[in-house]
Amino acid sequence: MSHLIAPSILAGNFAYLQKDVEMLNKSEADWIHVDIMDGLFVPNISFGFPVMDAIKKYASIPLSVHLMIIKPERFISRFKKSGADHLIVHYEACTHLHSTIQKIKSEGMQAGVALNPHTTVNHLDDVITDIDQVLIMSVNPGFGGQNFIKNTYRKIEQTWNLIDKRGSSAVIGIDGGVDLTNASKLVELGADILVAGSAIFKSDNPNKTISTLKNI
Ligand SMILES: O=C(CO)[C@@H](O)[C@H](O)COP(=O)(O)O
Ligand SMILES: [Co+2]
Repeated sequence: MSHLIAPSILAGNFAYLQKDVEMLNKSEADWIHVDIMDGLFVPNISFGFPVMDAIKKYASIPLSVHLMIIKPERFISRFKKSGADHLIVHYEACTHLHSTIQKIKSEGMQAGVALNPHTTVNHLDDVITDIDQVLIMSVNPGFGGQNFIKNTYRKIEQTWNLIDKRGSSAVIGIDGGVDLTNASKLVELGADILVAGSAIFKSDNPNKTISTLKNI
């Protein structure tokens, strides 16, 4: 499959959310990446259900929801209700990761697991055949606009090896500091999904930047 682009709406203009979501609908973006932060798992708070409901109201492409919250199992049904198509939980935030993945799938959503930069890919060995996506964090989660961590490149290879070894159908997403300077290398190494916030929304022409990222 050719790679997918998932713009992170966190970098959008919240005073004109409808406008940004409609721009994404019309662009070559495949999914909208929705960052949920609780101020505990990460040192920042983004937004919650009312804002997600507003995004869903105007979105015509899937919402890929990245939960940076502790004990995400508490809110799985609630995120489904607010329109999540994919739910991505952090390995580091789940005591019972396997059961959380099963719960997400039983709600009819795709299940993803995100790994912080310090977390070794091998930790996913026992769940890799149960999940739809591995989201490799290429920054420490909590904020948009940070610098890309270069160790991510070898993590893509390690993730591919694990997927291959276990015969998993999971795809690989990269999140944080993705821009026009590193996108083609990420895709070459095997990234299936590029999540990008600042590189898209802070550019002069977000629509064109999405197209450039999609067609690299
Ligand atoms: O999850 C996160 C940050 O915690 C990301 O989704 C960022 O929101 C991506 O933004 P840029 O790094 O592309 O600006
Ligand atoms: Co994210």
